[in-house]
Formats: sequence, structure tokens, C-alpha cells
Amino acid sequence: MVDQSELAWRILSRKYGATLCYTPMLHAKSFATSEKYRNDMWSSLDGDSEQDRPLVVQFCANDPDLLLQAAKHVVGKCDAVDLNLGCPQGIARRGKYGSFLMEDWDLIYKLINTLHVNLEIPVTAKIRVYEDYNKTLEYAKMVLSAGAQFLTVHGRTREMKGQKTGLANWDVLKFLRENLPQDTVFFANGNILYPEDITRCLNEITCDAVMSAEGNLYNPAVFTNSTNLKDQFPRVDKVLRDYYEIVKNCPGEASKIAMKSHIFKILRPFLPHHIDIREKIVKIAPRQDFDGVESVILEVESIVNEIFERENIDELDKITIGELELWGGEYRTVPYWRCQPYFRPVNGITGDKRITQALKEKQDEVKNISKEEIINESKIDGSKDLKRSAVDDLENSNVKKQDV
Ligand SMILES: Cc1cc2nc3c(=O)[nH]c(=O)nc-3n(C[C@H](O)[C@H](O)[C@H](O)COP(=O)(O)O)c2cc1C
Repeated sequence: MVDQSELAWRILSRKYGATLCYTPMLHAKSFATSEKYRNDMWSSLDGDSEQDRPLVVQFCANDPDLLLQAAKHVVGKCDAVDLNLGCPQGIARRGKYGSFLMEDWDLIYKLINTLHVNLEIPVTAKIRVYEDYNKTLEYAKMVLSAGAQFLTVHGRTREMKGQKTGLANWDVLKFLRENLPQDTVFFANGNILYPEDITRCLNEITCDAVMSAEGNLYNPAVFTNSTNLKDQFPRVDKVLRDYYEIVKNCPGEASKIAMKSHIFKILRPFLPHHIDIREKIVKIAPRQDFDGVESVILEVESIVNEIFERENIDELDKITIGELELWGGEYRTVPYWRCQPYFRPVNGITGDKRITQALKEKQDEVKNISKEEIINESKIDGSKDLKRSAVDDLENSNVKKQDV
């Protein structure tokens, strides 16, 4: 993740359960040609055999030779090099990389194949999907035929970003999984809120691995394989302390640049309850103000420790699991002193509400179409009672996720 999956965050994520990490997307041309960029983005500890492996280094690129030149710099310091074909941002459109290469399959083939033929380590690719399942399948096959040794598929189209993000489509991931050669190593990406979603994804898609981005940023324990809810949603003070001990010992600029942003995300559920701490974080000077960070952490620790000294802490610290939702999982209610996923509001409405609303509208649409059909059919056979009971059945039915 750009500015977010740098060395310190990867070390922390592994500590909390991640088994494979990706670097942020690096710009191949800059990495190949600018020593300053390389030094800013890559430190002496990145790819360290003890602390930072297994590791995939991800590049965006549109020139095969520059991509190869860039990739050569990280051979011996990572386990694979990934080509990002998923970035949908305006900057990728302007630079002609990421998902904006989806119109130029020849170039994509050359980029991947150049690494496949000339690099000592494997090349992999991360793609988005098209609306058309078969076109996506052909696309994935082309990427594999170029030499990608595993494929990560983000189940959203290029247009699904910002307000139009919506739910990732696991059906298309399943379709790809079923129709690509059996030995394809297939990673699924999208819709991971909780550790259980990873198991659900592995089972539904029968993929080899699941990638999570945003879920991991707000809760690095999203990858834990513990079934204990307290491990799944660790205390913000503990995560913050662990992160701080890591980041202050990390060389290079990238880890320091990302520090404030990570602190905000770890503390996201906590800060609305402690606005004074939010203000203190805002005032921390970027990159080097470790004293400022230490004082914020001490304050957070003191507040959370005080909560845990309360007599009714067992009652207060309960994590509850809600009803099965239309999207196939359940929301958890997690105390604000524990890391948890964030539902970003757009125009005052959170993402989960937008998605639920969209699913409900779709469900109603399905119901109305079916109602009309039944009414029309009953007009033909003239059986009013049959019509009424069939409509009632529909009203009472639970529409399953795959129906909407
Ligand atoms: C802050 C942020 C930075 C990201 N940077 C990258 C990146 O560098 N490379 C990439 O392939 N995807 C990047 N993504 C996209 C994610 O890898 C992922 O495809 C997308 O967020 C959907 O997965 P999620 O639902 O787990 O977040 C980024 C996402 C976020 C939120």
C-alpha cells in the first residue's frame, strides 16, 4: 500500500499474523534511475532475511527495460517482484500504468515476460476485473502466459473507486478460480473486514491466499489465526506500543513518513472519545518527533489501563457478533479501545450502510420483479389464494447473498 505498507508496518503485521507482505507500489522508472528515490523508499533493513521476509516488492511500470532495471535492484532482498495492474487513480491514468494498461495487453505481456525471462526471482501480478467475466478470464490467462507465477485478483472493476467502490465481487473470483488451470496460484483481494472473512474467502473461492489492505491498516491483527476475539481485536494501546518500538528502530525515510498516518488509523475508534489526544497527534511534527509520539502513547496507555482497572471490565470489554448480513458475514461490535475496521463515510453515510442499502434495493428489485411475475401468472390461472400466499412467501423469504 502506497505510503502504508512500508518496513515498520510489515514487521508489525507479521507480528500480528500476516504471512506474506508486499511493499508499497514503487515507481519502476524512478527506482531504476534515481538513487535518491531508491534511498527514500528502500532501506538497509528492507527485505532483511530475519525481519522482512517473505516479501514481494511491487512496481508500477510501462517500460519493460526500466522495470527490469528496477527489479534487479531488489534481487536477493525479496521473494518475488509484482507488477501492479490494479491502480485506478488519476495519477496512474496520467502516468499510464496500473489499471490503465488494461487496454494494452501487448505491453502487459512484455512487462511481465521481460521479468520472467531475465530475472532470477519470480514475477507476479495484481489485476482488477472487467465487467465481462469471460474477458477477465482471457486477461488472467494472458497474464499467466506471460510468466506471472501467481496472480492476485482484486474483485473490483477499474471504475469501482471512491464513492463507487462498492462490494468486491467474489463471484468473478470464483469463476476465475474454477476456469483457470488448476495449478494456478491464486490470491483473492477485497471485502475483508474481520479474520473470519479470510476463512470465508479461502473456503468460498478455494484460493491459495487472501490479501487485505484497508482491513490490515485499521487492525493489523486481521490476519491472525487465533479464534479468540481479544486476539482478533487487540487493544489500541498494545498495538501502538508495538508499532512505536518497531518504527523507531527502522532505518530509512519511508517508515517515518507513514508514522502519523498509522497512529491515526490504529487509534481511529479511540479518538472520537478522546479529542484532546487527536489534537496532540495533529501537532506531532512529521517524521522525527518521537518525543511527541511517546507522550501520546503514554497517555493512551494510561487511559486504557484505567479502563481495565474498572470492576465491570469483563462486561465493558465484551465483543459481540451480530446477525448474518446480506453481504455474507456478520458485523462485530467492538469496544473503542480495541482495533477494528473502519467504515469510511461519504456524504455522511458509511460504506457499510451504502453497501447494505444497495443490496436491499437489489433485493427489493428482485422481489418486485418476482411479485409482478406471480401476479401476471395468477391472472392467467385465476387463483387469488395461490397468488397471495406466493407473495407472502416472497415477503418473508431471506434472500441469500448469491441471489442479490
Ligand atoms: C492506502 C492504500 C494504499 C494502497 N496502495 C496500493 C498499492 O500500492 N498497490 C496495490 O496493488 N494496491 C494498493 N491499494 C489497493 C489494495 O491493495 C486493495 O486492492 C484494495 O484496497 C482492496 O482491498 P481491501 O478491501 O482489502 O482494502 C491500496 C489501498 C489502500 C487503502
